[in-house]
Amino acid sequence: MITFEAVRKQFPDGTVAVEHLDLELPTGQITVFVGPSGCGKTTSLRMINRMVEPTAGRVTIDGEDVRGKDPAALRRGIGYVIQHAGLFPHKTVLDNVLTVPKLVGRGRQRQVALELLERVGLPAAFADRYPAQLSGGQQQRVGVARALAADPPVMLMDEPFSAVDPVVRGQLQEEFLRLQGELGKTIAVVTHDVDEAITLGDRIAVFRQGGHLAQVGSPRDLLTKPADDFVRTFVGRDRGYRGLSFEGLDGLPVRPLTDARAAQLVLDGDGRPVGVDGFRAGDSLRTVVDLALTSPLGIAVQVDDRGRATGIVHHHDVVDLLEERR
Ligand SMILES: Nc1ncnc2c1ncn2[C@@H]1O[C@H](COP(=O)(O)OP(=O)(O)OP(=O)(O)O)[C@@H](O)[C@H]1O
Repeated sequence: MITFEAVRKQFPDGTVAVEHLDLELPTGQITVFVGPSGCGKTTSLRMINRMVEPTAGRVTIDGEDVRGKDPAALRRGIGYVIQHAGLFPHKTVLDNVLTVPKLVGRGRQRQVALELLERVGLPAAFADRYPAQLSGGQQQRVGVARALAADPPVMLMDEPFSAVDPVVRGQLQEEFLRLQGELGKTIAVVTHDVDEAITLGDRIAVFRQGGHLAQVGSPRDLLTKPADDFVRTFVGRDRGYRGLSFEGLDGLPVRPLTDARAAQLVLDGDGRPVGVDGFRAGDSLRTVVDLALTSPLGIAVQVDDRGRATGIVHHHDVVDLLEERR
């Protein structure tokens, strides 16, 4: 667990970047720092690995004040990923990744680095290229591989996926979450993008101007119970719709396949719907809303684990359920 206890940071020019920050980053989870530009997210992140020192208060990792640790030793246990990846331009991809294992004197270095590249989705053929020969998304992958190279328990990521287009960003986020599912590291991510915060965060800390923490909670908390107008506005007007991602399907009437509206539904020989995606019992209400409202038939199709149609939901039943829950 990483904790900020009454942390304040005032720079020598008088700027107060962070004001009385109390925050816990649970072990093995992703905590996202989100907020408008200049509200102290990066400064807070950098106080974890002592790139910035607090003016007051303390930052601890597993109960130990980071100021009691040698900065170089501290940083070996903390991976750091920044926007644009921050790769060494004159080193190959492999050497970029190897920079860190060399620091910790790890054996089998080349093999480890190649495995890491593969883990982040880069084939070995990329190992001998230079950063300029990679796309932005590929560079970010190398940055993540480098940060993981020393197998640090803690990762700090500052706008890690901002420099790439939305499609690539979505892929990187998805792959990153899959990787985290295997690795279970304690991760702090800075972003100004609410969607990214909701996608990545187990916990989200919303910062406001002046380095104040406006709210901390799960994505669901922020969407359904914003603490004040600032959070409500920042999280956005479509938060009600986004919040449906966290709502289940209790009370949704599923009608049998004999229903008149199912007449136009085409099923293959195994009973799977053709040309439309189905939803499963454990899916979110948002999935069903999306399917029902975009379907030309005005229905969402429920399927079982093998993808076979088991029932349908009318779009007006979905809308009625939304009304009921308001
Ligand atoms: N070394 C410094 N000296 C003086 N002021 C600084 C310094 N570093 C940051 N600041 C100021 O502290 C405030 C917080 O900066 P910080 O970079 O932490 O914000 P941020 O929320 O990460 O913003 P962004 O999303 O734009 O990166 C800003 O007003 C910034 O100008």
